Formats: sequence, structure tokens, C-alpha cells
Amino acid sequence: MISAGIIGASGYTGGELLRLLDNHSRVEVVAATSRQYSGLPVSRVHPHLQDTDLKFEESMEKMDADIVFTATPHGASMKIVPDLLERGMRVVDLSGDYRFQNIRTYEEWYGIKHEKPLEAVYGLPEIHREEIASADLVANPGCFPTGAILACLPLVYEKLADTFIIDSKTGVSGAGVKPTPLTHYPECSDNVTAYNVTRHRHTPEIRQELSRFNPVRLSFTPHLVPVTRGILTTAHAFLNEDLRQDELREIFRGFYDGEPFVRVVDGMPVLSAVRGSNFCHIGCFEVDDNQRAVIVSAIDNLVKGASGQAIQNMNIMCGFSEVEGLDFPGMHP
Ligand SMILES: NC(=O)C1=CN([C@@H]2O[C@H](COP(=O)(O)OP(=O)(O)OC[C@H]3O[C@@H](n4cnc5c(N)ncnc54)[C@H](OP(=O)(O)O)[C@@H]3O)[C@@H](O)[C@H]2O)C=CC1
Ligand SMILES: CC(=O)N[C@@H](CCC(=O)OP(=O)(O)O)C(=O)O
Repeated sequence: MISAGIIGASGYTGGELLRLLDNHSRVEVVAATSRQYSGLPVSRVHPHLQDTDLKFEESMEKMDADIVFTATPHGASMKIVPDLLERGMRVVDLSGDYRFQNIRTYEEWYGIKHEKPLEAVYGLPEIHREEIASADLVANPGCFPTGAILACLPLVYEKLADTFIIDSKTGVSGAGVKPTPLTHYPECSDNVTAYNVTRHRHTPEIRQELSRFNPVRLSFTPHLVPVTRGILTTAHAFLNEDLRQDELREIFRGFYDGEPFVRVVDGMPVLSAVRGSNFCHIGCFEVDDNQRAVIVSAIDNLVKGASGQAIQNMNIMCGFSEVEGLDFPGMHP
């Protein structure tokens, strides 16, 4: 049994970590922090978590755990993570603060001066499983990059395409618990909005990871759609080989063979099939007469896009079965 702490536990990804860890046989959550709700029972903020006796702590300054999840905004994590590491705790950070190899890229796209760059492993197990196992600091990927990278990776790895148009639709929980003008109910319900169409901060993150295998050019456009959870990504790639749909599907099947949380599906991926689960479904594979291939991926932004992937990373770091606590399907319909 190991002990875990969650910083930022009053937020959406913090709540999702609590929900998923409640079902994990090797982990006990010993601390869940919230500055706003310090002293209150966790169930007061997360009404679905009625069977925990945990109360929110103000911080983890005087508490220890084997592993800590920092479910805090970018800019906040960099003020918290170094102290945890110095005190000997291993950390999975859910923010963007440690995802970039080049700190100037982070500063340019996030508009924040990084106070404390540290060595970290990018926590996408499908690329970095071995380094994750021995890491003290894992930078959990962004939600859009998880779905987008998994949709494009086999084509980059096999050098079948190098230019990608990535169009993603996200549920509103991706924006966190605090409402904004874009996510206020009358603005986002019964509505669809494209945003940050050329300047979304996940663009360089997707590029960084795909370019590890072969340089890529890409355009990434996010849209907000009126669902609570899920990201559906449609990636378009112009192939440099004439491949049929069934051949492309087999390339993806071979590439992801043995991956516990990636499923190459026969039909079209849908959000409801992955909702609440740590699975990424990938499908479509249609190719038109311009050799444009269309790959569609679906994830739950709060699970494979955040807290589920963070637990998958913890499982790898601790030598547990990678699927422990995560081995259940989505909630269709
Ligand atoms: N939502 C999603 O789908 C995804 C989110 N992420 C990333 O995960 C992180 C958390 O996201 P999410 O849960 O959605 O965010 P939320 O805004 O829902 O929750 C973040 C929580 O962090 C706490 N917090 C805020 N600032 C600080 C601070 N300076 N020090 C300590 N605690 C702080 C707040 O709690 P309190 O005020 O009570 O202390 C807040 O509830 C972010 O970096 C986000 O970008 C990554 C992938 C997907
Ligand atoms: C709907 C919505 O606003 N989504 C967020 C993505 C949140 C996320 O996963 O990103 P980081 O962890 O990199 O912050 C956005 O577009 O900024």
C-alpha cells in the first residue's frame, strides 16, 4: 500500500482523482487539499463521493505521502512541485508547467516566466513508459494533446505523413470548475464555438511529442461543444503512400497492439463509449482520392485526458499493474 496526496482536490481533475483512487487497491489517499474548503468534508464539494471520511487540508506543507498529484493550474504547480520533490515525494503534475523540453516555448505560449524549470518525463505511457517508471516528476499531458498525439503517432512513426490538420471538440469540464464567459451555461449550451484557432497552447505540446519521431507541421483548432466530458479529435493527414482504409486500420492495430488503454475500433469513435473510462478509441481511417486520411479519436478529458492517465502513470512509477483501478469500460449511451 502506498500513500497519496492530491493538491487542488476541490477541482474537477482533483475530484476525478479521488473518485478513481477510491477504487484502487494499492493506494490510500491521505491528503486532499483545498484553500477554499479547508476543514470541510470532501463530500461537501464532490457530492458523488459520500463514502470517504477525508476532509480538505489547507496544504501539504506539513504532510507527507509517497506520491502527490498536483491538480493545480499552470503557474501554480511550479510554486508547489519543487518543495514536494525536495522533501522526497514523487509527483505527477497535471498542469502544463513541466511538459516542455524547451522552457522558452513554455514561456512564449503560456505567457508566464518559469520560476523553476526541472527535469521531468512527459507522461504519455504510449511513448515514454520506460522513463516514467523511474521518474520522480511526471508531467501529465494536456487533454487535447493526448487525443491528438494518439491519433497521429502511428502515421508519424511509420513516416506515412508529416503534415496534420487537427480539429478537436471538447466538453466544458475541460475548462475547470470556475465558470468563465465562454463556459457560462447560456453561452455554451445549445452552441458550438471555435477558440484560440491559431494560438492554442497545446499546439507546441502536440508538435514536441510527434516531432520526436519525425519533424511535423500541424494546425490545431479546438472547439467547445455542449457536453460535460469528452474530446473528439478529427485529424486529417495527406499520406505519401496510396493506402486503403483496411490497410491503414491494420497499421494502427499493429502499432497499438498490447497497449492497455488504446483501442482501434471498427466503427466511428464516439464520446459516449469512452465517457468515464481511461480508454482512447481510434477509428475511421477513410482515405479520399487526394490521399487525405481521416483519423478520429475519442477520450474522456477528465480520465485519459487527465486523472486516469495520471493514475496510469502512478501505476507505472510504482510497479503496479498498469490497469489497476482503471480497468472498466465507458458509460454508453
Ligand atoms: N479539466 C480538464 O479536463 C483538464 C485539466 N488539466 C489540468 O489540470 C489542472 C487542474 O485542472 P482542473 O481540475 O480542471 O482545474 P480546476 O480549476 O477545476 O481545479 C483546480 C484547483 O486547484 C486549486 N488551486 C488553484 N490555484 C491554486 C494555488 N495557487 N495553490 C493551490 N491550489 C490551487 C483550486 O482549489 P482551491 O481554490 O479550493 O484551493 C482549484 O479547485 C490544470 O493545470 C489543468 O490545466 C489537464 C488535463 C485536462
Ligand atoms: C474547454 C477548455 O477550456 N479546455 C482547456 C483545456 C484544458 C487542459 O487540459 O489543458 P491544460 O492541462 O494544458 O491546461 C483549454 O482549451 O484551455
